[in-house]
Amino acid sequence: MIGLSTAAEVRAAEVRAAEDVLLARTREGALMRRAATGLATVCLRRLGRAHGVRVTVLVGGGNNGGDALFAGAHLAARGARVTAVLLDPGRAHPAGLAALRRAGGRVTGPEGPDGLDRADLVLDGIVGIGGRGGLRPAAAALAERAATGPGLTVAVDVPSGVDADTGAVEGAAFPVLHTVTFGAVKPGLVVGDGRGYAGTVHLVDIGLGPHLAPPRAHQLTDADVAAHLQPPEPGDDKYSRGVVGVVAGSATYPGAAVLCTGAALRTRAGLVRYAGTAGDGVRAAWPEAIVTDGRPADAGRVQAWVAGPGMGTDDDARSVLAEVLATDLPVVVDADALTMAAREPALVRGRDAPTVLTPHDREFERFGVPVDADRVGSARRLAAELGAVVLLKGDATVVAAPDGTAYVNATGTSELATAGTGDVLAGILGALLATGTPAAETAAAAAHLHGRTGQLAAERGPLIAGDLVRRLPETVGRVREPGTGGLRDSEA
Ligand SMILES: NC(=O)C1=CN([C@@H]2O[C@H](COP(=O)(O)OP(=O)(O)OC[C@H]3O[C@@H](n4cnc5c(N)ncnc54)[C@H](O)[C@@H]3O)[C@@H](O)[C@H]2O)[C@@H](O)CC1
Ligand SMILES: [K+]
Repeated sequence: MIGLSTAAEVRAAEVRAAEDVLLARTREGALMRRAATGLATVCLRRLGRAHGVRVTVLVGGGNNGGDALFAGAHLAARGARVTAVLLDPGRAHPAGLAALRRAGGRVTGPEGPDGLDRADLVLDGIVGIGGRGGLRPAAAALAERAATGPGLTVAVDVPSGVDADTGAVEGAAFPVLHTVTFGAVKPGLVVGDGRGYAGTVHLVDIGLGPHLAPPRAHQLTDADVAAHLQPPEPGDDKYSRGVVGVVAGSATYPGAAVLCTGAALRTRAGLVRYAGTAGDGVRAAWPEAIVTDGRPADAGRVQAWVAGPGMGTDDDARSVLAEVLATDLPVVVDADALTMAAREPALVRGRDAPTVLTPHDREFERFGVPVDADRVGSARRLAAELGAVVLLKGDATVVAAPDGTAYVNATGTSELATAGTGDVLAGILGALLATGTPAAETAAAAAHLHGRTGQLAAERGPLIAGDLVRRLPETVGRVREPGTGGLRDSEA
């Protein structure tokens, strides 16, 4: 599990690490030196060489600029032609500046160098976790020139202009190909608009680990998700592996029921029971499922329900949903069930058993307040208000529990933006919940597996939802293979 730490949490850890300095366990300036060395190492690995490489370092007036200057000094010492552009010359990090000069680097004022758009590498050390709002005009102009040039762009800690905590981008920001972040991954690098600005995220360990508070937000790795996908053991039978109940689809629209039931079957369910008016379609597609044309109570015993995809929102649908929500079982509330729950939140609010709501932005808004630029915060608010787990779909799907624990999914792909993929996610989620694991982490595991399946299916070209169902067993197999990571192309 990868912890996502806010700027305040990182700063608090830095203070505790500084106390270590006083106790002489860590040398003063060690954190910045470790950060700069890690940053230079990632750059060198990407460039493949240093000698003669043209490097421009954009330097703000804080420690982020300090990191960039020390990294520039490393590169200059290895023969790179480094120019530092000081956006706030009076406040540039003195020791960093001295190191750069000693290593043979050049320094210019904020007007910038002539060759910015010809640089092989541009380091964005304008602002890091101390940044507020969009970039000021001078920095914004330089960032724009650098971003349009052919060179490699690397953000120091955080792409400047991106809110490290939320991923919100409130004005100009610097979109980069790589972000080298220090001590802990910040949420804003992996969620919301910030995700698109950060490119590939590399985590450099600077020794903050022992000082960091336990994070409230996480990213799951394949290894974490594998724990939810263990193969059956010798003593297992179809009941002990989890029995999922599905209420979805209708006689006119059986597709949602077929996809949802198929996804549950293909994920890991010992048994899937279907109750509803799309029974003929489900029987034809999945002879393995047990189908009733009656109500949920007629389906037999289940361990978790999935309610909503294609079920409609009329009085009959409402009474079926109410019946499922009145049980003491985990329930996934998806699609049409979300519309009904938004009309009547009391259906969800009073439950003791876990409820997982799976809205996209428009469905979320029906609960009263739209999703804002802080997607994790938005999901946390609704989760707390309803006492339910909220899985907010997006490029990077967010899961929040009522106590504020959150997860950001690392495996999303835009290929999943096609009809029926949500029905598949609901089925996967039902199958995993039926084993009784904690709801929020289970929802995050479902989003992870769904995304991985999308990535796998998209390798062969544009995907449709049925491809996900077909590729699920193979994805489960791959996720169970050890040694697979969570961050996009992480070098953590
Ligand atoms: N906290 C830590 O543990 C460590 C921090 N380090 C570095 O230090 C950084 C934090 O340093 P600081 O606290 O000095 O803060 P920053 O360097 O992130 O930013 C502060 C400076 O940016 C200016 N600024 C704020 N918003 C701006 C905007 N929108 N446009 C232009 N300028 C803006 C401020 O006026 C101030 O001069 C981290 O991101 C990281 O790079 C590292 O050296 C390693 C250790
Ligand atoms: K930066």
